[in-house]
Amino acid sequence: MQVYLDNNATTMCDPQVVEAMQPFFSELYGNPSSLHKFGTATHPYLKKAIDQVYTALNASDDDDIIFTSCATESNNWVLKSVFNDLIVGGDKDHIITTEVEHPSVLSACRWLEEQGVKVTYLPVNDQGIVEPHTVKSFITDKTALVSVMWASNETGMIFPIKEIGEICKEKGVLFHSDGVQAVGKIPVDLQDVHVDFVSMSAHKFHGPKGIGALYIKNSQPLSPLLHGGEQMGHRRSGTLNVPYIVGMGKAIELATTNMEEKMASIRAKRDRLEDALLELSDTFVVGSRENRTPNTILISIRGVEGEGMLWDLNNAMIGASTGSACASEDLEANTVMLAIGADNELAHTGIRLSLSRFTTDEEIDYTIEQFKKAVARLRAISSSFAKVQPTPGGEAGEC
Ligand SMILES: Cc1ncc(COP(=O)(O)O)c(CNc2co[nH]c2=O)c1O
Repeated sequence: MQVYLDNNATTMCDPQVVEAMQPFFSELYGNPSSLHKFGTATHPYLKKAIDQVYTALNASDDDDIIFTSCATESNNWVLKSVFNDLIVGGDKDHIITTEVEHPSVLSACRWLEEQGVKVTYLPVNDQGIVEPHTVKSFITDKTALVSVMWASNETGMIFPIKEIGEICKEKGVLFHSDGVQAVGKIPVDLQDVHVDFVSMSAHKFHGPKGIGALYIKNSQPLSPLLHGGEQMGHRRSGTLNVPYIVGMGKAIELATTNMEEKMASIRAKRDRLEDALLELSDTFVVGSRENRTPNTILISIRGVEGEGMLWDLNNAMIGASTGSACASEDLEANTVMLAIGADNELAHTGIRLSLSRFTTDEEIDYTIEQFKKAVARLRAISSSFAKVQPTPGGEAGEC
């Protein structure tokens, strides 16, 4: 049996999405910008895909949704163009973000600091989320942008975006949210939340890799990151990737249709897996289930190095991660666990399991069996675990 539990890194393309994309590789392959029929024949399908994204996010016709190559591009676009427009071209000098953002936000912010921008990296609480009052306390009249992720790729914890949006609206500060782990996984209603920019990525909700989008409220000005042709109204130049845009539209429609039912099914499997793993001694899961995306578990297993655990799981044909694949090449401690106050030893024990709507009960049963086997084996050979006094009754639970 092969079990894929790294859906926060990327997901399988839904077969219905692949089917929807097929015609645009060798039949309807014209360039949408071409005036001839080969090009204009693609337009109805592009319009349908754009409408599917607008509908899924409850975006208004006054808003823009601009397709990009990925969320990394979307995140860089917002940060670097706000820098250009409001800091280089204005009187602002400050950006606020959090310590636990995805590398595509954190690295862009570090580059901005090299350009002289003051960046505040807000701490998170023991649930791994930033609190609205903390955001408010750091906003000044020189703040150009607040950028806070909608949900964490590491923990699944959902951030108080609505409250932060109200604060930014009241203060007159632009608000960006990296929505990659929320769009297509939990309800995102952009008429209910005040947010100026939202990044998203199709391969997180069973669409193709290499296509994302940026939501821009009220089509407000934002200098292009990419200049060139007139695509997307000159907002993002480059030949439109028709098959991938169609795929993104189909994927978001599938993800948000009967969403509550889909979420409940995923959550039930996640909770059953989490309950079984918490039966192990000296384990804890980051963050409360009530405020977490339905598919994610970040579990710490004292005495078991994350990489060693991944190795055992991989040998059992189970795919998991210790955190963001973008940062998983190095054996660093899990940054979120460090940020919530875990000690360095514990922060090396984090394992992220992220399910999808394709995860089966049989796969959950197999994972429970293999996970417990791996922990027993690794703890038996672990020098550090031997030193740790077992907590009475093997305390386990959410931290
Ligand atoms: C919150 C968040 N933002 C941005 C990205 C980048 O998206 P892309 O540019 O479209 O790929 C990711 C990918 N996150 C992960 C990729 O691998 N493990 C992860 O957790 C993410 O989780």
